[in-house]
Amino acid sequence: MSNFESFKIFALEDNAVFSKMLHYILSMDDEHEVVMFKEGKDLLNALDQKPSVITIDYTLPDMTGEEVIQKVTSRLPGVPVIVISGQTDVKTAIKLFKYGAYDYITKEEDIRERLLNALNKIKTKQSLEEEVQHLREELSHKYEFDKSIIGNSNAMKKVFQMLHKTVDNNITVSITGETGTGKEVVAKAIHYNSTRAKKPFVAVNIAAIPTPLLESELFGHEKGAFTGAIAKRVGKFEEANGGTIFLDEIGEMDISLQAKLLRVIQEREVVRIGGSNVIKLDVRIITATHRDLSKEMKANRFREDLYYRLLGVPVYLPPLRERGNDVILLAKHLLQEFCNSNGMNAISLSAEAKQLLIDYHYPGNIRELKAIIELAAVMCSENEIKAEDFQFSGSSDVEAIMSKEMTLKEYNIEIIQRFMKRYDDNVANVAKKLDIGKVTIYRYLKEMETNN
Ligand SMILES: Nc1ncnc2c1ncn2[C@@H]1O[C@H](COP(=O)(O)OP(=O)(O)OP(=O)(O)O)[C@@H](O)[C@H]1O
Repeated sequence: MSNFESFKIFALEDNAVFSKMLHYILSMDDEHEVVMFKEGKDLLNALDQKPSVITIDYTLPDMTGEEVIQKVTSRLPGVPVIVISGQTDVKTAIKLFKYGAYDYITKEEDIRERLLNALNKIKTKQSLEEEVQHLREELSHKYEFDKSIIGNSNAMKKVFQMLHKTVDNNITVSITGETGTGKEVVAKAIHYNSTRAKKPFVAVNIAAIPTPLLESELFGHEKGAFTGAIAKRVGKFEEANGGTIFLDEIGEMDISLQAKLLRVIQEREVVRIGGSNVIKLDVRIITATHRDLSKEMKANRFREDLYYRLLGVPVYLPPLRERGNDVILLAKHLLQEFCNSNGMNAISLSAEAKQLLIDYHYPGNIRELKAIIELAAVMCSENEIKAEDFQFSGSSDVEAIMSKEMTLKEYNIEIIQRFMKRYDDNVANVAKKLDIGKVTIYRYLKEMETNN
């Protein structure tokens, strides 16, 4: 049962008449379970019953209001204490707030209204906190590695091995892979499986933000820092403090901003544009790019010092065409998700449909597979997707290979390489599909090795 369903109020009041009135006010709401106490020690002895809120009288026979507040807040931190007092002296109120009181209400005519108001605010805050907690738990389950990242191929097993190395520490992670291979999914999974899971995950797509705005987006600015800065802005690094920042498409960052980013990472602090306050940062950085950053570095488009700072644990996400039978696992998963979210009956895939999915080469990777599956789910009849329900926008795998000009031997090597990846390095399967002997495959593989 949540706190909100049984809202237990402990009220400490030694005056018999006032105690009766207080009990009446607090019990006006059926949701409230009210327990009255005459002495401070009785209330302290009952704290293990976990009240949702405590009201105390400032002047008590056996101890002072300060003493009770201190003892309650040290044993039950987070449980709000409302002080009800005959004194209207501001100094007393300030002192009690310092000791941890949540609110201070004087025994005046409008006490009923003020007390119920304070309780309502506490209930709203507590139910919001519960909701946030619940959503966070849901998110962390949603992003459990094997639930969010579907895949069982050898290529993906290597990815999972790397991911498990990133969760118990704060090391920077650099994710590479073609578009649509799941870089953002992986970044979120790392965050929600790490000790930072309860703190923010902030994603910034560098390619989507015009260069002149990017600096203020990342580091923030003070009001009046430049023309158009009409209000203070908290930057993404500050927003992510305590959690993780995901810098997507890092390879698109302008070289001049790269220097500023390097400084922020090295100093672990940020100063908003136009400001002087130094803000300490405790942020884990995950980057992603579809580019080969080492090549960008050699071409002087990416700073060498920043490259090495950001490298951390490199995670390479293989393209979908190299994930073997994962295509079918993913297709079934995406199909089920689509049917569930649209209230449709379960849909299956015919044998020919599965073969077509395996044969296609997915230039747009999983994002493209998702679009293909969703369209087929709408087009199909009798709850089964058949080959003719698919619409592939790119050319076939064979056409893609044939578009290059190579020698026959090079074609053979390319074909064998592709089939090995597609069938998860299973030589027997590849031999069967290509209708050649296993020895021929081993011979080509050996040749590839010596050429590399
Ligand atoms: N292994 C996976 N299991 C399940 N769904 C996945 C997986 N990988 C990617 N997806 C899904 O594929 C889509 C594309 O993934 P995502 O946006 O993470 O790719 P990306 O590599 O970041 O793409 P881009 O480079 O274009 O930003 C999303 O809908 C995501 O949920």
